[in-house]
Amino acid sequence: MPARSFPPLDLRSAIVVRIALAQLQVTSNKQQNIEGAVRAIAEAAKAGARLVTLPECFNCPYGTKYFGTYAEPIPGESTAALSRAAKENGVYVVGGSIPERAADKLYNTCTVFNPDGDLIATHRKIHLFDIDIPGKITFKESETLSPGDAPTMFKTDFGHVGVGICYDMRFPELAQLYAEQGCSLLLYPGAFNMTTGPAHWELLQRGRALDNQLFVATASPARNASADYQAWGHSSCVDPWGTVIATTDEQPGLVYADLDMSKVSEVRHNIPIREQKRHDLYRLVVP
Ligand SMILES: NC(=O)CCC(=O)C(=O)O
Repeated sequence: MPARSFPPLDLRSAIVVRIALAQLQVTSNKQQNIEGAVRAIAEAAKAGARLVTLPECFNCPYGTKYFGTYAEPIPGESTAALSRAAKENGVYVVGGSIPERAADKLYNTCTVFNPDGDLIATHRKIHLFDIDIPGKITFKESETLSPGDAPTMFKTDFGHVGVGICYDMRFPELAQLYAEQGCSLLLYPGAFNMTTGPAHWELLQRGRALDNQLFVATASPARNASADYQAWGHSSCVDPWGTVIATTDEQPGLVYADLDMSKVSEVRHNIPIREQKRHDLYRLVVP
């Protein structure tokens, strides 16, 4: 076999980026939820974060009966507040998600703002959370929501980032697509529950990170004892080696992770599965 040549590791390109995962206490008061998010963004920026991720449904209790009431167009009240917060604090804001109203449909939508406050990406949850585990949890987002129909990536000055929302994390092909398109970080605002959270939340993050040799981070709402839906919490970040480098419990708070972006090329160099794929036998086909 001819020797494979790999690009040399350029350690001078090592860049460490602090990100913050805002595990917010989401209540039924939309205004309070928005204010809480804006405060968290300012606090994280002060602590040196360059990107702040909010949880899924940061402005609204998570539940199909709430989506219609809390929904708003984009741009709207919630996303205007995120845009201002991004600009005032000079950070990227990945706005978790909100119920979005567009024409006669509702979507579960993540908006992304750059440090100038410009909207640079919009991701509508592609895979709706429809599951039925008898005696444990039955949930059907499709009762009120429509699915998005596009993967979403955005560029930062520290690399490309792929976005999914919660249940999207269960679909490895989406993560693989992002990796193939050059992403080194995947962000999944999410709200797992007390059945699937303990079983799968960390495992899925580590799986996506290891398979694709990139960083994966999640932001969940904090658990709210008085809510219908009990969120698992445990916002976390996993590095390209599969190690959990930051995590928390179910309480509200900011989780910080310092991402050494050179780890992506280091792990890909040391375990070169990307070059070793048998594309003569299988491949990801994008329609
Ligand atoms: N909000 C969601 O998509 C929840 C996904 C979830 O809990 C799962 O197990 O998957």
